[in-house]
Formats: sequence, C-alpha cells, structure tokens
Amino acid sequence: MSQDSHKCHCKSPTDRSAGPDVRDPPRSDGGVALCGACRDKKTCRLGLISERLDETGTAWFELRCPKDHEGGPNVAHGGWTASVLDECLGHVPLLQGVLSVTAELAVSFIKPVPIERPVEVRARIERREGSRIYISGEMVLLPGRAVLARGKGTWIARDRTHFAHFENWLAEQDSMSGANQVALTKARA
Ligand SMILES: CCCCCCCCCCCC(=O)SCCNC(=O)CCNC(=O)[C@H](O)C(C)(C)COP(=O)(O)OP(=O)(O)OC[C@H]1O[C@@H](n2cnc3c(N)ncnc32)[C@H](O)[C@@H]1OP(=O)(O)O
Repeated sequence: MSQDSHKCHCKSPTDRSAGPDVRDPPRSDGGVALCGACRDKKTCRLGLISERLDETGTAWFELRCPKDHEGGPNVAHGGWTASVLDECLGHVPLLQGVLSVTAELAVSFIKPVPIERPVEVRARIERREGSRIYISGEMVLLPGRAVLARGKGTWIARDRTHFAHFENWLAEQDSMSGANQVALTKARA
C-alpha cells in the first residue's frame, strides 16, 4: 500500500509511524484534531474543546485547563500553558491541510491561568519562508478577554514520511549504541 493511500487511524506504533493523514485526522466530538496519545481517548487531554479556522486564516480554540494540570493553587502549571500554545499554534497549518513540527517556541506568561475556566486561544500564520512557517497566538480569559499568555514560534512543514524517517534514525542510534556496547565489552575483556 502506498503511503498516500494509507488511512492512518492506526493503533500499533509501527502503523502510527506511517504518518498521520492531515486531510482526515482523528477528531474529538468537538472537532479537535487529536494527537497520538489522545486518539484512543477521543478527547484532548490538554482540555481543547473546539477549533475552527475563520475566513481570514485566524484559528480559534475553546478550552479549559483540566484540574489535573494544576500547578500553583487553582492555576495551571506553566507546562500546560506552553503545551497548549504548542498544540494550538501547530494546528493552524494543520487546519489548512499542512503537517508541521515545532522547531522553536517562545512563550510569555502574562497572568496565571485559572483552572476549569473558559479560555480562548487565537492564532495565525505570520509568514512563510521555504518550509518555515512563523506562527503567533495568544490565550485570553473569557468572557473579558484579558491576555493570559502569548506564544510565537517556527514550525517546519513536513510530509507524512517525517515519522518514518525518525524511526529509521532511531534504529541507527540504537544499532550504534549496540555496537559501542560490544566494543566496550571487548575492550574490558
Ligand atoms: C493528522 C494529524 C493529527 C493531529 C496531530 C498531529 C500530530 C503530529 C504533529 C505533532 C507536532 C509536534 O508535537 S512537534 C513535536 C516537537 N517538535 C519536534 O519533534 C521536531 C524535532 N525536530 C525535527 O524533527 C527537526 O529538527 C526539524 C524537522 C525541525 C528540522 O529537521 P532538519 O533535518 O534540520 O530539516 P532541514 O531539511 O535541514 O531543514 C528544514 C528547514 O527547517 C529549518 N530549521 C531547522 N531547524 C530549525 C530551527 N530550530 N529553527 C528554525 N528553523 C529551523 C531549516 O533552516 C530549513 O529551512 P528551509 O531551508 O526549508 O527554509
């Protein structure tokens, strides 16, 4: 089967490495494209509820920080905020049918994010250069829209062989460490 004809709603790690189908990703009931670990649960563990792309190219996300991402009392762990911005900003190309991976991400934490309160992320592509996609976005508290955090970064457009190439690279690393281990054992003998 060619990679293009392969519909990837797969369960095994080997099948997953064939690459996600950006035209038909697994989605939550609210329509959020789900990453590897959320697929089987059919819900976004970060708390994304819905996503949409408007006619101007801006992507809008509704979410709440789940209780199990609490850091300080009643507020989100900073890692949650960074993860959400990574996820939402990376969904902007995805909503336009482009698979990309994060190369760089900068996060400004403006205010603590209260847990289990409605927040919104809005994000857009600022510009593209070659395979580089520059994306920015911000997270606001609803309903007043006070800014809680901002993110900006660089994503690299990839084709769906990205993950298969990585599996090959990892196997090379493993075989090199195996060879090093054998050499070390011989040297000690
Ligand atoms: C269905 C879906 C469901 C929905 C769910 C979808 C799930 C999949 C998506 C998950 C998204 C993530 O979690 S991402 C996870 C976190 N990120 C990663 O794992 C990425 C790890 N890093 C990498 O794989 C690599 O370093 C890359 C791909 C970023 C770059 O690889 P590379 O080997 O350097 O590629 P190369 O061809 O040399 O360079 C390509 C272009 O990238 C630029 N470039 C390379 N590194 C950087 C950098 N740090 N900052 C800026 N730009 C960079 C180069 O200048 C070049 O620009 P130019 O010459 O083209 O202009």
